[in-house]
Amino acid sequence: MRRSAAPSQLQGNPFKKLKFIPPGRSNPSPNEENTKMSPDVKLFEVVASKNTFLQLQNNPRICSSNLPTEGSAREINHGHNYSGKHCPEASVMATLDPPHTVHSAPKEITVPKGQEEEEPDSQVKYFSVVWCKASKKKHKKWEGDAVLIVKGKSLILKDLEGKDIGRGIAYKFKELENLEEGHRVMIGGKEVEVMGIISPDDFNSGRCFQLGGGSPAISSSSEAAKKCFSNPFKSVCKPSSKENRPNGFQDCKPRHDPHVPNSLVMSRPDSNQQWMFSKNRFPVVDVVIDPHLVYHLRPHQKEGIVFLYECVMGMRVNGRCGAILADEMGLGKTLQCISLIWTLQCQGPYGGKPVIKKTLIVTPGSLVNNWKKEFQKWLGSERIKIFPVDQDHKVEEFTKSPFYSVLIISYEMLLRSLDQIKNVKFDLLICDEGHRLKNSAIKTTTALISLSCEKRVILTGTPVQNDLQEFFALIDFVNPGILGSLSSYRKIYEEPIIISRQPSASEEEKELGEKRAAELTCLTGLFILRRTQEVINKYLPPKIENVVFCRPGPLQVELYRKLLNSQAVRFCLQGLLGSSPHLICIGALKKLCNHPCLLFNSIKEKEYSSTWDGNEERSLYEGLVDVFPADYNPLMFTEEESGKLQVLLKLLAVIHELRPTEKVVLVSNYTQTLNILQEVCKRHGYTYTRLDGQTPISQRQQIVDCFNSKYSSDFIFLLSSKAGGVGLNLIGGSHLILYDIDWNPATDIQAMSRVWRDGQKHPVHIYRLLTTGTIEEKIYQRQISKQDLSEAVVDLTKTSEHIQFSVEELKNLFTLHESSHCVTHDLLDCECTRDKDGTGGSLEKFPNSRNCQLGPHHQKSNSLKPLSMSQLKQWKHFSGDHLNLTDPFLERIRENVSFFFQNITNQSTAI
Ligand SMILES: Nc1ncnc2c1ncn2[C@@H]1O[C@H](COP(=O)(O)OP(=O)(O)OP(=O)(O)O)[C@@H](O)[C@H]1O
Ligand SMILES: [Mg+2]
Repeated sequence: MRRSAAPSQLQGNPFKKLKFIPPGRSNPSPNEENTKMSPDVKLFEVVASKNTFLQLQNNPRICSSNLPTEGSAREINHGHNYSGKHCPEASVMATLDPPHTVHSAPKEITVPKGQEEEEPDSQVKYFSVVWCKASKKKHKKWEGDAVLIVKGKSLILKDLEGKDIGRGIAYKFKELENLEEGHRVMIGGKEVEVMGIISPDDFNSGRCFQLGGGSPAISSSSEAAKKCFSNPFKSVCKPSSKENRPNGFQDCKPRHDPHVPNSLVMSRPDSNQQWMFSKNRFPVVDVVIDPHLVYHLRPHQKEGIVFLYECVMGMRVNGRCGAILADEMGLGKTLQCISLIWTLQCQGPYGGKPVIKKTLIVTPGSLVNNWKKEFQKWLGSERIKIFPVDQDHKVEEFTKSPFYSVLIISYEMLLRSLDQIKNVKFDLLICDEGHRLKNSAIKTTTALISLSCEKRVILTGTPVQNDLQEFFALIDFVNPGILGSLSSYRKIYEEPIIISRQPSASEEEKELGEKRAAELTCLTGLFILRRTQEVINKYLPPKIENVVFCRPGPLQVELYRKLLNSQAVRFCLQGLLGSSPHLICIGALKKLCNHPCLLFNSIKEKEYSSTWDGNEERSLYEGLVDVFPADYNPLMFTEEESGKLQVLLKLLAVIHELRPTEKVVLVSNYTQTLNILQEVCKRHGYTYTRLDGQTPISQRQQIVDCFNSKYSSDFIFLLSSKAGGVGLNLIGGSHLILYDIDWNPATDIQAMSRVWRDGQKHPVHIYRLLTTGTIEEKIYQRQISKQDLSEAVVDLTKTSEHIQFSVEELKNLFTLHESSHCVTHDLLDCECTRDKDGTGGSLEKFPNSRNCQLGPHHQKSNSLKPLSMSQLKQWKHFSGDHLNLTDPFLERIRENVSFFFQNITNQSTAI
C-alpha cells in the first residue's frame, strides 16, 4: 500500500517503531544498558557500543527524528515529545521508568485491569494512528497523530491531548481482531491508518499521549530517555522560522552564518554524541566562531580551537571532555582558549543552547592580569564579564554575583579560596602553565581534582611526554580514569616502556615497549595537541641568537682557582663529604661568574652568621677574602671585576646608541644579581623597570604593559626568569640578554621566548652570556649534550638539586679551562679546529682572524627545543679576535669576548 506523507511518517512514528526493533534485540533492562554506557566504561567498549548505536540510528525507523517540522510543531506532529520508551537506546537512560514489555504481536497484548470488567469478553488493543477527514482522494493528507483504542467491536479515537475525536461501534469483530499496521478504518467521518501498536503499559501510563507537545506529564525520569532524539535536523533552523524554536531556547539558528567565506564552523556531534550529551532533543545547530575573532586567528589557532572544542564536547574520546594544549611558547594558547570560552558561552550544538556558563581559569600569579588583558584585547570589555582575583577583588565577590562568567585566579589564591570556589558550578576549567599538575599528590592538583567540572583543559608550553608518571598525572587530571588506575598503568605501559629502553633489553622487551609506547601515544594523542614555534615563524621578525663567551676578569680567575683548590672541592671530588656539598661549590662558582662581589657577600654573610656550622662551606671560603683587595666594598663593585658585566655594559651602550628606540630585557635567575644589574643601570643613567619574585602580583601586568608601551621611557626590563618569566609577553623589548645560565634549558628557553613572539615588530637579538672556560660553559654543554642523547625532561621545576653527578662529571665541572677560547667549541670536533693540526682549543694557537663559518648559518630553527651539540656546530661561529665582524653589536663587545656562536632565524632584514 502506498502511503502519503503524514506528519508522523515524515518524522517517523514512534509507536510504529516498536515493530522495528531488530530481531534478537529485546529491550534491555535499564541497569544492564546503563552499565554498558557508563561514562567510566573503557574507551574501547564505548567505541564498540557506539557502533551498535550508530547502526540503530542509521535505521530511519528506529529512534529517528521526532523533531517538529516547520509550522507543525504543536498542531500536527505531536511526535516530538515522545518519551522514547520503546527505543532501545532511549530506555538505556530511563532508569526510573517502570519495566515494560515490547509486544511483537497483538496476541501478546495483555488486557489492562478494569477494562476487563467493562467488556469481559474482549481484549483491548491500542494503536498509534494518523487520521484525516474521510475523502475519496487517492493521496491522503493526514492531519494528525492519534491513539486508537479497540475494545471488542467498538473503537475510540483520541487525539494526543487525550480528547475523544471519534467513536464507532458495531464493527465486525474479525476485522478489528486482525487490525495491524497499514490497515485503514473509518470512525465518525474520519479515516484512520494504523501506524503501530501501543503497549497497554504506555497507554496506561499516558506516555503515548506525551507526544502532544509539552505535556506536563513528562516526568524527570523520562528526561534522560529523550536524549536520543537530538538528531541533526538542520532544516528546522532556517533563519526565518520562528515557530521552531524549542521551548526555553531563544533561537536554534547558528549565531553566526556558517556559510560565509572564511567562517570557522565547529564539527557537528554525531548521533552517539548527541545521545550522550544532549539533555533535550533539540536540533543540532552549527557552532560558528565569532568572525570578529576568526579575522585575527592564525591557521594553527583555528585548528587548535577546533581541537579544543571537539575535546571538551566529548567528540574525540567518548564521554571524556579533557584536553592538553601543549603548543610551544608564544603560539597564542591564550587566544585559542578565549575563543573557546566565548564560543561555548554563547553557543552550543544542541538547539544553540550555550554549553557553559562559568569558566575557571587558574594561572600563575604573574599571568592573572595578562589573561584579563588578552580577554580585553580580543573581545573588548563588554562582550564577556571576567573577574580576575587580586588583592582588591576577592573570590567572594565573584561567587555572589551572577554578573561574571569567567573567574581568573592564581594557583596560590585557588588553594586559599578553595571552599568558596567549590560552591560555584564551573563548566570549564583551564589550567594555564598546567605542567605543575604533573604531581597528583601536591595540594594544587588535589584541590583542582576536587572540583567537579569535567571539561578540563591544561595549557603548557612544556612537552609533557617525558616522564611517564608525570605524564599519567596530567592525563588523569584532564580525563580521569582514561588510562585506568596508576597501578595498572604502570604494569601495562610504564614498566614495559622503561624496560625496553634499557641497554640490556631483549628484542622481545624492546618490541613490547615500543608497542605499548605507540599505543599510549595513540590513545592520548586524541586529546593532546602540540605545535612547534615553526608555525608562527613566518609571522615573526628575524631572530638573531648569540652565545657570547666572555673572558673572565683577573679577580675572577684568581678567586676561581682558589675555590677549586679549596678543601671542600677536593673532598667533594673524593666523595668524602655528606649531603650535596657539590651544590654549595657550584653555587659559589656561579656567583663568582656573575660578579665577585656576590661571592664576597656570601663569605661575609657566613662569617657573621651565628647559624653557620657547615664545615664544607667554611672550608670552601677559607682564605678567599684575602684575594679581594683589603678595603673591598661590595657596594662599590667595579664593572671590570666581572667579564660578563663588562660585555653587558658595552652591549647596552651600543644598543642605546645604534637603536635608541629599542628596549632590552635583561634576565637573571638571581635576585642578588639583578640588584647588581640594577645598580649598573643607575650608574649609567639607563632607565629601567624590574619584575622579580618580590613584585606584587597586582603590579606585574602594569609593569609589563608599561614597558611594552611605545610611550614608555624604560630602556631596560630587569627580569628574574624563575620568578616571573613564565607566560609573560615582553614584546616591547627587542634585545634580550640572558646574564646567567640555568641547569634547566626550559628556564632559559622560557625567558628567551618572551620577546620573540607575535606582536614583535623589530628583529630580535638574543644574547646568552657565558664566562669562558668556567662552570657556565659546562652547564651550557650539559644543557645541549643531554638533550642530544635523550629526550630528557624539559621541565621548569627541575633544578640542580635533582641532578645526579658522577665523580667524573664533578671533576669536569670543577675545572677551569684558562687557555681555551671556547671549551664548547673544542668539544664540537669542528673542522675549523681539526685542520689546524689538532691545535684547536688552545687560546694561543687558535687562528685569530678566521671565520669558521660552517654550514648554513641561517639554518632553520624548527622549534624552541633545546639546541643540540650537532645543531650548534651548524651555527656561524668565530673567535672574538676575528676582524671582519659584520654584526655591529658584536663588533663593539669583541674585546672582552673570546668566542661567538650566532644563528639567524627568518633571515631577511636581519641586523
Ligand atoms: N593571531 C594573533 N595575532 C596577533 N597576535 C597574537 C595572535 N595570537 C596571539 N597573539 C599574541 O601573541 C602573544 C603570545 O600569546 P600567548 O601569551 O597566548 O602565548 P602562549 O602560547 O600562552 O605562550 P606561553 O607558553 O609563553 O605562555 C600575545 O601577546 C598574544 O596577544
Ligand atoms: Mg601562556
